Amino acid sequence: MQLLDGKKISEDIKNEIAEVVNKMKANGEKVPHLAAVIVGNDGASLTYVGSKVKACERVGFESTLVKLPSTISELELLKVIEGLNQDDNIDGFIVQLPLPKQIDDQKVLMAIDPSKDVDGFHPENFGKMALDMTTFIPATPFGILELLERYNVETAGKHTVVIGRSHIVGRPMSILMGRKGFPGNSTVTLTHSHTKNIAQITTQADIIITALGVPNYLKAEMVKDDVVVIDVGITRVADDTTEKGYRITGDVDFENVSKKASFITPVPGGVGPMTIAMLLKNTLLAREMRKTALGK
Ligand SMILES: Nc1nc(=O)c2c([nH]1)NC[C@@H]1CN(c3ccc(C(=O)N[C@@H](CCC(=O)O)C(=O)O)cc3)C=[N+]21
Repeated sequence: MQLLDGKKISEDIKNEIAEVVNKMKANGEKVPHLAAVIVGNDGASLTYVGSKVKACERVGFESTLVKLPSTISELELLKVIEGLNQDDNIDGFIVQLPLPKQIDDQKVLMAIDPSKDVDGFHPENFGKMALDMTTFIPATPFGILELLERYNVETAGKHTVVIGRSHIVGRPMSILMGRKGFPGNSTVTLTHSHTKNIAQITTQADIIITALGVPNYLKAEMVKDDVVVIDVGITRVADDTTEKGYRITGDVDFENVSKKASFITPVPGGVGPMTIAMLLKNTLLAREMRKTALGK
């Protein structure tokens, strides 16, 4: 069994990005600037956004955190987004999900200028992704592709089973694994809450990507020998024995599934850190595209 070490690979990627940024600085060029909008005080969301800001500092990007109260109206949030769209200093921004219930996610994502949509959630970018055009690939799926690529995991002709059809992970992942090229050329099955007899499908899988948020969902009996397992789940489980009072658990019964797997991602230290590294990569791409478009 080989661990797909997202922590290590994400560090490699951040070092590569930092090198590019150093060259930009040496040439007197503008460095990439990422903004993150967070609405409300959800603990996990604050942790992720905090990691994103820290990662920006680490690679030499500029970053701006826009903190808004959970009571904000949809119209006010749309105004903030318009401000970021118009701000020539900002190369890319994200609006952290989930949003409070008075706000329509789709309206918000549609309001983001596609050229600044480093999350890749705008329908224009999602469409480009599905049509193999150059665009921002959502950071979590992008991170999974990067892990498969850097560990040279064979995907062509393999049966990939994706569990979960979220717009952020499962749906794009199912498209990306079936695209031409590497990593891709896979035969994909997208499963979800209405799927019948899921174990019959997962035991046929060469590659399983779980994005459910249900701790210990994928058991050893549900996989075949030498399976490749990508665990996107991250659930906080209360644990008094830890300093923070909780620990992070994935969707996979790691202890038992890892005994059968050829490659497997740990949680934490797998897909999560890759997500952040790929957001930085998208922000670098956004800066390079803006430089071409604006001439500065
Ligand atoms: N617009 C938007 N874009 C996102 O990309 C987005 C989002 N909203 N909302 C929430 C999810 C979740 N997400 C994570 C990022 C990093 C870790 C991460 O680094 N996890 C660490 C553990 C972190 C911890 O201790 O909690 C690990 O797996 O090793 C996890 C989850 C991005 N998301």
